[in-house]
Amino acid sequence: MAGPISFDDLINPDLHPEYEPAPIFSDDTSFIDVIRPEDIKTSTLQVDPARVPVVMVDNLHVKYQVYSSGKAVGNAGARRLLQPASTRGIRTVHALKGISFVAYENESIGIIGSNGSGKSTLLRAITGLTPPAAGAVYARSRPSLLGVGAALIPDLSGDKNITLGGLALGYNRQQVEQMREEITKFAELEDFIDLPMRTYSSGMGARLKFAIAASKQHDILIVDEALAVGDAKFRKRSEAKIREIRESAGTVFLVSHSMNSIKETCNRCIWIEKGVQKMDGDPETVIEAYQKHKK
Ligand SMILES: Nc1ncnc2c1ncn2[C@@H]1O[C@H](COP(=O)(O)OP(=O)(O)OP(=O)(O)O)[C@@H](O)[C@H]1O
Repeated sequence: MAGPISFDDLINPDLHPEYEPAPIFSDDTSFIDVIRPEDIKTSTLQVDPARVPVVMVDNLHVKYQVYSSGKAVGNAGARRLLQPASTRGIRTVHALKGISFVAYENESIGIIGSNGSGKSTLLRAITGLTPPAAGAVYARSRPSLLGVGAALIPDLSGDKNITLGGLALGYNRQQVEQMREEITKFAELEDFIDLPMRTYSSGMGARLKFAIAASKQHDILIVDEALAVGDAKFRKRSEAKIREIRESAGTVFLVSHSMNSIKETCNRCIWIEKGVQKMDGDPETVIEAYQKHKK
């Protein structure tokens, strides 16, 4: 019967089901061709006909339901569920309240805002991990969340995790072999690659995750604070890598609390506050307004 779990058993694509946002149906730049005609009635999006849209976020609302106790809905006992909702203490957190924008090719968009303003929620919705309560997200291809963290296993060596991460990104074994050395070198882990990942410092682990994820040519890349990890030298190199991805026709979204990272990596910035879109424009202007607001 079932023997010990082998390395191959761990690589089961069914364990990582991926949801895809509604596709943009054509690369054509006209508005009619990129949004389904039935959506136009409710859409307020303005698409620049001279540019190629890659992601469109249309009046996006996201809500979470939590018990006042802090437990996620769904974990409670049946007795509690039999009580009417009003006495159960279920609270709805309206995390995003009508976010709309069109992201184009070659854009690198920084998302900024105070703690709890909805930045990670926006990225999760763009990736398809969190469904919209209202509105929609359209994307030209499946957005990839930088970070293959979920696919990696701390008890395995860095080397084996490169295989795991590479396969999770959709490479075959032969392609992983070709990339192995480069990933190890980029992560600066040549001397540690045979050790279990759990023995790595948090910076070393983060470098490995970044190196694996950045090895793939992404069309739409989503980075959540990845640049905040690692030391200054690695941060510089990861910023350069993000610029490289952007230049090769991809679109990058970056959430960061580091305004310097945003200024160095992004050519557009969206500021969200308490789930509301406050500003969308060039990073210098938006960051200045945000910093004024924080004072
Ligand atoms: N899984 C969840 N269940 C319930 N509420 C959630 C969940 N995730 C986020 N929230 C709530 O949604 C709001 C937005 O959270 P989010 O993590 O998107 O903010 P953020 O801007 O990324 O914050 P930070 O800068 O602190 O990382 C917050 O009020 C948060 O408490």
